[in-house]
This record gives sequence, structure tokens and C-alpha cells, in this order.
Amino acid sequence: MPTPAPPAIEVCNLTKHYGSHAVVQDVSFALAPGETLVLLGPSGCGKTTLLRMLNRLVEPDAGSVSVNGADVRQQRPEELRRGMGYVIQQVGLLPHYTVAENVAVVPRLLGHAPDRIAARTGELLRRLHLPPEQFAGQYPRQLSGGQQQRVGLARALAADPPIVLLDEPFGALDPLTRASIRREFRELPELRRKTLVLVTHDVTEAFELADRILLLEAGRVQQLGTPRQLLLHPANSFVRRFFAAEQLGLQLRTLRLTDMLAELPPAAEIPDATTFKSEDNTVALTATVQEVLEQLSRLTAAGPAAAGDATVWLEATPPAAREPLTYASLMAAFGRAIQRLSAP
Ligand SMILES: Nc1ncnc2c1ncn2[C@@H]1O[C@H](COP(=O)(O)OP(=O)(O)OP(=O)(O)O)[C@@H](O)[C@H]1O
Repeated sequence: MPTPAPPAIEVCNLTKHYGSHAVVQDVSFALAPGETLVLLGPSGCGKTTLLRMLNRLVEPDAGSVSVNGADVRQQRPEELRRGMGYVIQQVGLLPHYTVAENVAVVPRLLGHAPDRIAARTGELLRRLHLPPEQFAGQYPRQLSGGQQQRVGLARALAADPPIVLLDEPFGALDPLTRASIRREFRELPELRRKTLVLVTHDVTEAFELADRILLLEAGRVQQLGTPRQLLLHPANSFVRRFFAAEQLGLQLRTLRLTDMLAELPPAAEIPDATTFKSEDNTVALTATVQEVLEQLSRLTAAGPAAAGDATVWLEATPPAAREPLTYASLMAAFGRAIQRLSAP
């Protein structure tokens, strides 16, 4: 029988002090290849220090880090870092290098052939919405903050490392640019297969990007789990308080219609439902409650519905199985689903 692949990253009992201040205390986790872990927590809780211990920019006092089954202490730090992309908030582009030269730094160090580097740079810039014809020859000072951030990401991905560490990669951007870059980031095919560890203190960002979240306070793990586990089953009062202010928004984004099939109203006598259906008012069962609300409000804005309230029809269920949803029936079902799912 083949032996299972080792975790992409395994951290055991990692601890770091600065003087008498315990900055990271006894942290352990294992990440499967391709998984995205978000390190979340209030300012100063140790997120950056923990991240920097993964690529040996900071050395721990105790505990171990293994990458693909090998202890990082057995590897030279420079070699370790070449296999791990690293993106930081300050971007850190070299000011006297062009965009293309900045992106090519690591592949050059690795001795890749010039035509291979040029092809890769062009491809990445295009994917990150920086057409190379326009941007390759520009210097960092000629770019906006959002464009610089994209170049920083392209640079981290240039040598196609299987692991990428990201420290507040969208932190310096205004909220609108931040949300749109985050969307691009999520959709980047390049990142889907990679193991990512991302630091943020932004709860919405964590929920949008994480497979699992590691929530830290004062250097200690408060909870490690999926966004849904942290939201619906907080491990302690710190976790509950940390999400309290944004609880409703997070629930609306986290729950999908598939999670609440049991709560969706069963069909009553619906007049020939198909006649009301159009692309505008059909929703997939995989839609989040937030997405359904947005669709309902687009319908409301488009004008009065033929039959009273704005209504959406569920895709992939026979018309006779479920009633179409209005704001009222959707929110009632959502409330019942939250109660059921968060029951101990
Ligand atoms: N080189 C250092 N020397 C001394 N103290 C340090 C050093 N680096 C970090 N610290 C302290 O360790 C604590 C954790 O810092 P760290 O940057 O890891 O936190 P963080 O959660 O990433 O914070 P933020 O979200 O504000 O960036 C802070 O109190 C910080 O002042």
C-alpha cells in the first residue's frame, strides 16, 4: 500500500520568546498539500512571528517545523525559502528593477533559462491583470499600491513554489481595491493547488480565503478549524467575542442553501412554476444566503415583481419539491438553520 503523503507543513509545539515575553506558545498544526490556513488574531498576538518561523526568518526557542516531512533545520535557509513564496504587506519591490525584473528575481537565482523566465513572467503578469506590454518595463514607483501588490504576488509565484506564505498581503490597500484583489486572488488557478499560509487580522478576509483558520491570542491557539466550526461552535468565550461584531454577516456568507434544505419551505400548491422562472430569478442550491439576498435585492431594484414580493426559484429541485423563496421565507429558514447547526 502506498504510504500517505506527509503534511505539506507540520508544526509541533512551536514556542518563541522575546526576553520574558512569550510571543508564540506551544503551537501545533499540520497542513495537507493544497490547503489554505489563515492565521488570525488581534494585533500583537504572534501571527507574523509564527509565519516567519515557517521559513526560518525567525528561529524558534522550542518545537519543530517540517516541510514535506523534512525538518527545516536540516535545510539551508536560502534553499528552504526558494521553495516557499513569501508575500509581505510592504511588498518590498526593488525600486531600480522593472516590473519584469522584479518578478524574475527568484527564477534567475535558480538559473532558469531566460526564455523560460520571460514566458513565465508574461503569463503571470497577464493573469494578474497587468498586461506585460504595458507594465513589464515600468518601475515600482510608477504603479499604484494595488498594482505593486500584484507584482509582489507575481514575484512570489514566479518559480512556482508549492508553498506560499503571505503576511497581510492586502493590508496596505483601501477596502474596495482590497475586496477586488481578494476576489482575483481566490480565482487565480495558479493558487488552487498550492499550500498557503496567510496572516490577517481581517475576519471577512479570513472567512473568504481559509480552508481552516488558526485563531491566536497572546501567542496561544484559541481554536483551529474551518470557518464554519469557529462560527457555529466556538471553542471558548474569546472565540465567541472575536466574531461577535460580525457574526450575522459571517453567518450569511457561510451558510449555503444546501445546508438548510431541511428548513426551506416545502412546496404548497404552486401554479405552474416554470412560467415564472428566468435566469435572473433562479438560484443554485450552492448559493450562500448572502448571494440569495443580493439576488433578491437586484430583483427588487429592477421593479415590482409580477406576483408581489421579489422571489427566487431554486435550481435543480423539481418545482413541486420546494416553494420559491422571498426575503421573509429565506430569513425564516436561515434563522432555523442557524439554531439547528449551532446546537451543541
Ligand atoms: N524582533 C522582535 N523583538 C522583540 N519583540 C518582538 C520582535 N518581533 C515581534 N515582537 C513582539 O512580539 C509580539 C508579536 O508580534 P507579531 O508581529 O508576531 O504579532 P502580529 O500578531 O503579527 O501583530 P500585527 O497584527 O500587529 O502585525 C509583539 O508584542 C511584538 O512587539
